[in-house]
Amino acid sequence: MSDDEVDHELLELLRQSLLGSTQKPDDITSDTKVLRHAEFIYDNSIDVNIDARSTRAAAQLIWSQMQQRNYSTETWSEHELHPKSKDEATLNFIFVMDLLNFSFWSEKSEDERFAVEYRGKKWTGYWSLVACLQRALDEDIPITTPSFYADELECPDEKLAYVFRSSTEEEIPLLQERIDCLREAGQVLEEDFDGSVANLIEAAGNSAGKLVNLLSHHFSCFNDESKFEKRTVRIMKRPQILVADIWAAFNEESYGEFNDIDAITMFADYRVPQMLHTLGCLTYSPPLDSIVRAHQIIPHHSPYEVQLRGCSIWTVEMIRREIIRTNPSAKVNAILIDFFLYDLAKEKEKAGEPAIPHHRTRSIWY
Ligand SMILES: Nc1nc2c(c(CN[C@H]3C=C[C@H](O)[C@@H]3O)cn2[C@@H]2O[C@H](COP(=O)(O)O)[C@@H](O)[C@H]2O)c(=O)[nH]1
Repeated sequence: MSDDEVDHELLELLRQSLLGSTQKPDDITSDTKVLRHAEFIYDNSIDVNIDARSTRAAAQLIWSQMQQRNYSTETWSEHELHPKSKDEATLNFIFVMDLLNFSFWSEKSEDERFAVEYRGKKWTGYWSLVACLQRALDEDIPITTPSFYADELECPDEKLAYVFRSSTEEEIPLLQERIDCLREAGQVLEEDFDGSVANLIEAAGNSAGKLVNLLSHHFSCFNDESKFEKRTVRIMKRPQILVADIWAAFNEESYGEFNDIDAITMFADYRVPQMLHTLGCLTYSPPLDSIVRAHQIIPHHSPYEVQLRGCSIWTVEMIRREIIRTNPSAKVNAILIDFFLYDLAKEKEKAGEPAIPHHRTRSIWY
């Protein structure tokens, strides 16, 4: 970290200690701090390492495949279950989707794990969430309307349990936590943004960074940060993927028009780190490697977990810089690299290709 960034951080700490965190909305800047916190985590990691040679090779592989597949924001809407209309309904859909976009992993078998049958297919993982939301709308349950999911009378917990019902014996992981997220988000939208997600987007003034900071400031269930080596480190996975999904779904226009979209980093989930390990970019210390391979739970906020998340963010930044270095005119950012790595991970999983297991942390943050 450069000296002036250390000064910046110290000034920030001094300001916060004097003013407290009584941040006012107009204090909310567009600086998310995520990337430099990821670099800090990488610089202080002992259990996760980035292999420079593999990262350079991965950059070339990723870039050539992204070009072959013509990977762009358009790819987002091509997914069967993603909403296609470029309107407020899609904006409201994406907000609820990324409010709940976490922790689908299961130790059950493929046949017994939580799954959703919809449009004649069985959906698991992230797609099971998207299927639940689409199914609810088909059943005339307005699950993407803030005033609805804020209202425990009109939308009791039982109705939400019905929306997220499973076609197997295993229910959706963290159902109660998902209900709590919906209640908080609905109430905050009602109180601070007149019940409208569009007003929240408007308040960000076309700044992706400011929208991330508005989400982490107003909604505790979006405030994804941890402590590492006695410092607060902001990871902000769901706020950032929310911004990215809006940007992609609207093809950089309308609600998706942001003047600083490249400030968004990789989204520190449990699937992309696994893919980065498969590509040889990430390597784990022997203790961490055996914990991951044994499917042992890694607690949220633990040093192991923070290193996995922070180093994944920094690795994708290294991949992005390498693509730009070798292809100066490349139209690429961390979002498109991340989206590509997630989809590639799912393709490889479906093809039954061997891979280290993803790490097991159960939380609402990813
Ligand atoms: N970093 C990153 N994490 C992502 C996604 C997505 C889906 N994004 C779609 C939109 C555009 C892309 O093209 C994708 O089609 C889900 N996740 C996270 O993964 C986990 C679910 O894993 P599994 O249980 O195996 O489905 C869970 O933490 C979920 O939050 C992504 O793109 N990037």
